Amino acid sequence: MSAEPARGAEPLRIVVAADNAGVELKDRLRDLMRDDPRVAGVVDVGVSDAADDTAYPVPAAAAAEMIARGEADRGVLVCGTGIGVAIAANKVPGIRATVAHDSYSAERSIKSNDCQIITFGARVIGPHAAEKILTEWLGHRFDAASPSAAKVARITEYENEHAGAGAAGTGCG
Ligand SMILES: O=C(CO)[C@H](O)COP(=O)(O)O
Repeated sequence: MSAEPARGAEPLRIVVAADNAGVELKDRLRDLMRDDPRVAGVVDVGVSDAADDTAYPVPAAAAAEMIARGEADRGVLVCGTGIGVAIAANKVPGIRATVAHDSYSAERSIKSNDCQIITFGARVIGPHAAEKILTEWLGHRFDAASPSAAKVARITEYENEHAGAGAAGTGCG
């Protein structure tokens, strides 16, 4: 797979985050992306150290909020399973996040679902497999003219219709 920017595709601004279970893989993926010409920049919102036991919803929500504010295009989040950071990120309005430990799911998370965030479980996937999936993921773009677009728009409509209804929040500030 070429690491050249796709024709017409703008380099991506990426935010990364992890809890202490995911920090090692997060750092590895961050450094890989910093060398990738398809990436305009990588912001790391932590945690920065395996001794930091900040609960996974905190860095996950911080990363997702950056995307929601338009400060980053995509996010890469890591915890033990990838599940907790995905759930937390999805609580941020407008965010679509999913764990994807295989190539096809990672591709469809962009092309079908226009997910801004991919998550990995450091206790589930090996670093080389995660790097391969991430490298491919950087090359995928959502096609707003595709039949998938109306389905994603329906998610946004639902979110807008129910904004504020029953919101429990993440307690992440
Ligand atoms: O994987 C996690 C959350 O999905 C996290 O890294 C560990 O969470 P725990 O099993 O509740 O400690």
